[in-house]
Amino acid sequence: MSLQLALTGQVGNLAIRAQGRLPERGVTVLFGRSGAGKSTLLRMIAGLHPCEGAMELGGSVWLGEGRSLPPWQRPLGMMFQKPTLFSHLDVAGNLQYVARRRRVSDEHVQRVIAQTDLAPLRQRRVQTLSGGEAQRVALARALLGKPRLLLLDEPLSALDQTGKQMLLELIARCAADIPVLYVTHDLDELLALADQLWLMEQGAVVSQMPLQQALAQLDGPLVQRQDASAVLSATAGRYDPEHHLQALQLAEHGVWLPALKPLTAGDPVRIRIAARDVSLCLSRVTDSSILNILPVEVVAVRELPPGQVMVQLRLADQLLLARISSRSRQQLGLFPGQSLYAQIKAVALA
Ligand SMILES: Nc1ncnc2c1ncn2[C@@H]1O[C@H](COP(=O)(O)OP(=O)(O)OP(=O)(O)O)[C@@H](O)[C@H]1O
Repeated sequence: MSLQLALTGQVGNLAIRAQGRLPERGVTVLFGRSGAGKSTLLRMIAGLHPCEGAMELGGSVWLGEGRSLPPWQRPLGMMFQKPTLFSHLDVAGNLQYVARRRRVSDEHVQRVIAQTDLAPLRQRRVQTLSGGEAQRVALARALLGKPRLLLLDEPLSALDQTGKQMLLELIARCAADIPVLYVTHDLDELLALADQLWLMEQGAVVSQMPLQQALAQLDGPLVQRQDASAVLSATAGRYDPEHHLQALQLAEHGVWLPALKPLTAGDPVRIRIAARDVSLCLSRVTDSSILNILPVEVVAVRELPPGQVMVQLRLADQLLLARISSRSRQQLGLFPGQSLYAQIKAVALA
């Protein structure tokens, strides 16, 4: 079931415009600078900010035909930067309160508790929860209403790395069933989570495309950044417990990355490889410390003044990026179609 919308609105001096269709499932990241209007658009979709236009989900009209469905009748779940939980209730109490209002079965409540790994925290008072745990309660609360759409507004921005990682995995699992629209200006979150990218600039959604397509545009905003990265799909392979290294299979090639515990062999893994962590070599070097050496083909080269270039490389059917100096480009004599080797330090993939 996908959300279709064509909306206009106003916040302060900023005109908000968005038109598009969310995919039926998966994470669409609404990405843009601070102040671009992302939160306002999310609130417009939720019915919490006035707007005009049309919006429907799976044939049910939320806005248009002379009516606007009130927020509480829209089958969606929301999560914000900071969870708003009832501090006088424990975790179970917070969830039961919502379950009673939503008239959902106890069986459904238990399912959501299991889904969000909250069973051990049931009796905890909410003031004693870490930021990540509190956000898990907020996610569980959003899921209790059996939403057909999740709207998440920077839900990870106040969390530490461990809290972030757990929530990212939970959100990705939710997105296997329902569409998730996720607001952030954080590139790490975009690259970790997005299937689709909606780019917002000065109040307007200016482009909508799969993440991989956005990362393949050498003149696009994601590739122009200092922290430009490629995102590749791999499969977990064997674990080397002696050196705490995890092998991943990338097409027919192996890649090592540091890991404290093994991944389940065969599981899909998304890896981010920063362009600045990739170096290029005309022949396969055998006497260096670099663990990951991959045969690649140059697709395109783009100048990044002053003095640098971005090289787009094909690795089997995926794309990798390397940011190198213009002098290195000259020394290697790079040209499209050229075969060479990309070197990536394992520790850069931590
Ligand atoms: N109630 C309001 N009255 C006037 N201006 C507002 C109001 N709420 C937000 N704005 C302004 O509207 C613009 C868009 O705000 P919004 O919160 O939607 O942006 P955002 O892209 O989500 O930003 P951030 O990433 O920083 O959260 C900002 O310039 C903000 O200051």
